[in-house]
Amino acid sequence: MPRTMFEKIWDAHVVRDEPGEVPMLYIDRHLTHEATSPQAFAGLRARKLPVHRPDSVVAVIDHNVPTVPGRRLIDVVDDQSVMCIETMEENARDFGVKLLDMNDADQGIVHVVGPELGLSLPGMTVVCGDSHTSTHGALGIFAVGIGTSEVEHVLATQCLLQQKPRTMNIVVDGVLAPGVTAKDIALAVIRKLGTDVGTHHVIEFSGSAVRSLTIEGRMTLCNMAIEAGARAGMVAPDDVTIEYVRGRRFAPSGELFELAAAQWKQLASDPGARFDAEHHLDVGELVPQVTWGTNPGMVADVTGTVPDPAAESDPATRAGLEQALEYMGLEPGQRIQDVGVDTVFIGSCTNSRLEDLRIAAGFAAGKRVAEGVRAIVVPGSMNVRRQAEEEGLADIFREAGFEWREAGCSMCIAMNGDRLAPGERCASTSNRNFEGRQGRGGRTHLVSPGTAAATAVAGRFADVRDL
Ligand SMILES: CC(C)[C@H](C(=O)O)[C@@H](O)C(=O)O
Ligand code: SF4
Repeated sequence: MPRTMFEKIWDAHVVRDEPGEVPMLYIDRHLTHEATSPQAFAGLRARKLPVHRPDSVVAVIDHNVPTVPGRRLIDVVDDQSVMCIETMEENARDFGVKLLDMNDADQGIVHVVGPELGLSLPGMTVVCGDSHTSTHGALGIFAVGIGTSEVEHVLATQCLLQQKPRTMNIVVDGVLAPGVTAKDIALAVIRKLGTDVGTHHVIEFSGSAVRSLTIEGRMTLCNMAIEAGARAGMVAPDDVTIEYVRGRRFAPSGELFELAAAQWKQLASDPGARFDAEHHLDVGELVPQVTWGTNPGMVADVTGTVPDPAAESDPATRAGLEQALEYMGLEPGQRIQDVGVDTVFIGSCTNSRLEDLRIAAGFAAGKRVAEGVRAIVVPGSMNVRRQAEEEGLADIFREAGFEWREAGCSMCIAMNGDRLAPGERCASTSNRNFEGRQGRGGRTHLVSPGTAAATAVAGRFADVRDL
């Protein structure tokens, strides 16, 4: 029977699947970070259990770290964060797990570091106590976010109990206009299909528009599968994937790599494989997207306007729109390009890879950040940071008046000192725009890196196609 990519990876990892029981999956790679692992390791200590396969586990410090240049432990903003970081260091030491500590040359956001170092490879099962683990799916991986008690379970047994998700194929066709990127596709998908379309599903992204994306772009798309409600997102490995993985530090090399690559190419869904659900989208006419509300499905064209709740006949929907506009401080019918921002954040596991920074730098080169706007660029990893410095991107940003930071989650999540003040409005390349996500009372608009940089220069939402 023809199988989907997800089914092939699932079948290769099922350890036990008995009627009436939750299936058990073998896990190849376990990534972990300081925010969701302390209780899991504490559980192991309490039960006097070792980590079953320490060489499969890599710990990263990313959520709670300050990103100020030259950061030290004293820069960590609160006691809770200090405790998370110190506990991670102690657990990694005691349990024999590799740690990319705050000042490690490879430190960065776990979902940027995993693919970058070749820790996540096609065909694997990858888990992390973090919802955006889906990002790794861009390489053809079943990568799933798990809860802290599951982190403990995987540490102890290398296995995960997992209800088999349903499969969904989202076919994205068409040729993107210049300046329109994977982030715009992701926002357009959620805008069209909603924030819960993916519930209980693994989404495979396919179609000509997806095939033409770089691995970085595919990661952006898979990263945001979570905001469409999915368990995971995936893209089938192809030649682009294989060239991306080749030469990565922890990837196989030489003959072993060729053998692995031949297998990875077999992972693509078979012709005629059946998905439980399928959706189609054409992005030939897609324009840059900007969220105006408080969930990632509240999206407008950059050339569009803020919606008018009065036009909504359903009272509940109308009330939801009114509440979002109230929180966001926006007026119905306001033109998106008339909305001014206070802050621009370029970073997060959605959009902080080298390609993202190159695109953003393209709109910053020779320009100045608008008067009164604070703009920060936070590379996804220290490797990205170094490469960006070598390429001159850091200088472009600094000369344009952007702050150039150390790697971490930063202002994507207000738990490390980088945050919005109440009422501040931010164009952000991250993935979540819930109330308070970037700081209490902060107003988040999700955009692509190009739109973010162009907006920093204009001081209001800008259409990159005009530049
Ligand atoms: C802190 C962590 C549990 C959380 C997640 O799981 O996604 C964070 O990374 C986020 O993006 O909200
Ligand atoms: S960058 Fe944001 S979305 Fe990504 S792992 Fe960190 S907090 Fe979560």
